Amino acid sequence: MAAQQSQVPTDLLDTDSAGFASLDLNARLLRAIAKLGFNHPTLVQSSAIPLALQGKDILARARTGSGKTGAYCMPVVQKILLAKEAGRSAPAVRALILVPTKELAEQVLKHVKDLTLYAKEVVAINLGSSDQSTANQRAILAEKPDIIIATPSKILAQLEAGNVVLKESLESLVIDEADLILSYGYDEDVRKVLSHLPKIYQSSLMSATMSDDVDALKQLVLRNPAILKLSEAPASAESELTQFSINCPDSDKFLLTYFMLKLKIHPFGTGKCIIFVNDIDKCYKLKLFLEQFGIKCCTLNSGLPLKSRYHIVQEFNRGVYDYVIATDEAGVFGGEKDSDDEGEGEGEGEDAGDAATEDTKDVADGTADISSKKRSAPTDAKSTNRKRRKQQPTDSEYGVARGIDFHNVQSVINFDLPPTSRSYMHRVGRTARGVGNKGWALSFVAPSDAPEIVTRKKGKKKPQPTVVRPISDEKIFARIEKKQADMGRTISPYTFDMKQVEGFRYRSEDALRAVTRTAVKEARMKELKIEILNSEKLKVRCYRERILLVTAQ
Ligand SMILES: Nc1ncnc2c1ncn2[C@@H]1O[C@H](COP(=O)(O)OP(=O)(O)OP(=O)(O)O)[C@@H](O)[C@H]1O
Repeated sequence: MAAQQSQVPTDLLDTDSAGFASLDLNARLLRAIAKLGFNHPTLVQSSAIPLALQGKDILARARTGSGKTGAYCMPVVQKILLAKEAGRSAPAVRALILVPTKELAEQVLKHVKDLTLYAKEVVAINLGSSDQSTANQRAILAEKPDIIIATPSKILAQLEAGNVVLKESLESLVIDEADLILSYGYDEDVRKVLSHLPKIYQSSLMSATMSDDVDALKQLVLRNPAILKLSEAPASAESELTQFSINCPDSDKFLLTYFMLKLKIHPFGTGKCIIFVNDIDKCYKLKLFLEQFGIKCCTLNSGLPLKSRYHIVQEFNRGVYDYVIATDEAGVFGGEKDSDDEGEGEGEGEDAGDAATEDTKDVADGTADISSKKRSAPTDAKSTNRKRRKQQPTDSEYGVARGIDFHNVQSVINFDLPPTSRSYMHRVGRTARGVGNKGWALSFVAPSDAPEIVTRKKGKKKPQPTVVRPISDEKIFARIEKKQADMGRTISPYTFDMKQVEGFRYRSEDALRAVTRTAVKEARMKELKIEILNSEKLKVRCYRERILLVTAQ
């Protein structure tokens, strides 16, 4: 694998350290780290790895994107490698890594595989992998892999079925995204899993925030831990991340998003962007709306089959899509806790394919045929499908905002404001992840969201989007005129006649047109007028008759 571009913010790299070589890591592990293109450990890595290698329990809080995965995977791999080199090589499960979502499990497995590139004798498996049937998993577990990566419910099912025994062999337990694992409803599962573990083992908890949940886990699993509080996540994020918000009614969000992306209003729409919505229907509604106007985007949500979800993240990272519309947590959609992989076959794919239309067909192999079948189906069948999509089981182990390493995301748009500030932090943590890379987040704040924002503003440690205060039209126009005069030139406004917009060729069926018309109607806009000029700040105002954008360059 070619060395990858480092994705970690420079301020989090420990450039003062003598590099990974000073961490006393195995030569083959060091080679793999170099192959990954990691020259310096991050702060969490240079702090946690030596302590872990001394056998200490660890509680590490470090901001999203700070390299926590490597911080716990490297010592786990090192310990197993040393045991094997010393001849303690009887097959046994030595490490268990618990994560809140299947997506994260896949990502952690990939990282372990990268780290063991030159140490193939270290075997790791992801219990949540979509490739494995239950029978397959039993066979794989019988081989006693060195490292198991799983959500709590997945490993618990196997422990209770007697397909794996950890009582004798387990040496290391890691709980990643510890602040989220309990909020996924894994409380009971984690407790039960712990009852299957030996009396003595080394534990690490990794988290982006310190919450009551982390504290509860700390009491449960850590013994006299080294506590690493590396940075206040929001404070650190602020240095790389610029946050905006727009006050606007719900009905204006579609058009605002369209104009941001269509006109490539820097920084939104000029690079890769994740647009978060709060429910699956909105996910497709927005996708279809944007597609009316030729904006290509893909969707990611808990109703899609697991394989498609992996694939979409990969395609996004490879640059096939610039925009992904994502929902971020299963709980929001009323998904029952644990939908097992059995639920991810054709049935789910069918609806996903139906709603996702053409480009999801490309990314979700299993859904392609059905997708095209659906497109030719009569219109009244579509409403039935929509109903079915609403009813379909969602995957409670799904997570997009949580730990997934999307590459080079320039901006995040909160089309819907997330329900909690923690969720907000994880969403905006998908950007500003690259070395020296800046990131931008924009949140649409509907009147019904206002109290949430007020709460967020009061809490000192929580992220504080800049709230654009409503000002009168006259004042805005006066500012624009002044700005234009200051700049010594007039910038011609973009004017969109709504008739012209409605005249766009609709590529798809009547139902899709209806979606667009409804949004346009709801937005009560007959004529849209967009004016753009340079400014220090991004300001957006929505008017009954027009939208005015004053944008940063
Ligand atoms: N030492 C390093 N040097 C350069 N890049 C690194 C280093 N360690 C990790 N990275 C890269 O930084 C990115 C973020 O790392 P990682 O996903 O481990 O962060 P995280 O702290 O677990 O984030 P989150 O809380 O969102 O899960 C990844 O692309 C990873 O490959």
